[in-house]
Amino acid sequence: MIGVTFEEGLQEQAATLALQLDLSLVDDPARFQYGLRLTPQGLDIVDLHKKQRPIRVDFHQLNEDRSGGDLIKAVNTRMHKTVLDATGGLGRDAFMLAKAGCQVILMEKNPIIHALLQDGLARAQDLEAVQRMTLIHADSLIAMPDYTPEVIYLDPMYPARKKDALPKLEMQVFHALLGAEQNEQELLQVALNQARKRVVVKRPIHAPVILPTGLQFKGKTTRFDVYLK
Ligand SMILES: C[S@@+](CC[C@H](N)C(=O)[O-])C[C@H]1O[C@@H](n2cnc3c(N)ncnc32)[C@H](O)[C@@H]1O
Repeated sequence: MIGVTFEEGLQEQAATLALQLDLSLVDDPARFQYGLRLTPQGLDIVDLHKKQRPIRVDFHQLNEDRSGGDLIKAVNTRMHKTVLDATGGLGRDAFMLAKAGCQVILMEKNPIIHALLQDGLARAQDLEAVQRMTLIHADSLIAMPDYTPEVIYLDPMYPARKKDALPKLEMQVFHALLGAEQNEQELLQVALNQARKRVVVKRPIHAPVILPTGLQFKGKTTRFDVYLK
């Protein structure tokens, strides 16, 4: 379903990457839907059969983005400076929190998404916010109990709906890589044990709460449910 592809001159690094991630090099594109592509500009994911914008982690581009207000309010970054993002993904939310001044630990368990994130962080070390981000390749259900940050942030996968806000390729790839796994209940339970001040959960606006809470920050398509300790 996903194999490693590469641009000219990068065959050796691509072979190493394929070995590390236990993937095959794309020999016959008909056998693969997506390519994890190594380019001189970094790592991205492309659809090998449709023309779509590749998925890549680009913190320089994100640095220009002024959104994230509700996330900042829900975490209360003025008061809280240590955040554990237990569902790292492509690192967008973590970057917004780091840009607001927080030290952010990101945990990501999927090896391919972790590789994209690692590559994005390595290419953006010149950004002050990126210096405040630490990536850990782990299942947070196992690794979270070693940490006691002020805030734990969760953005668990939610079954796709037609109107969801993720760009198309990204949504397809996430669902193809991660399947329909739902671990939000367990994540919230562990997070509530470990966070010292609050847990913040991002949900699609229509989604039911995982646990009741009186504190929510609502946008047009997403909502942040806050659990105070
Ligand atoms: C919806 S995405 C998060 C997107 C992220 N907030 C962003 O801004 O890019 C959810 C991510 O959580 C990861 N994930 C889910 N359960 C996890 C767990 N138990 N430990 C670590 N990562 C997990 C998935 O692999 C996926 O990459």
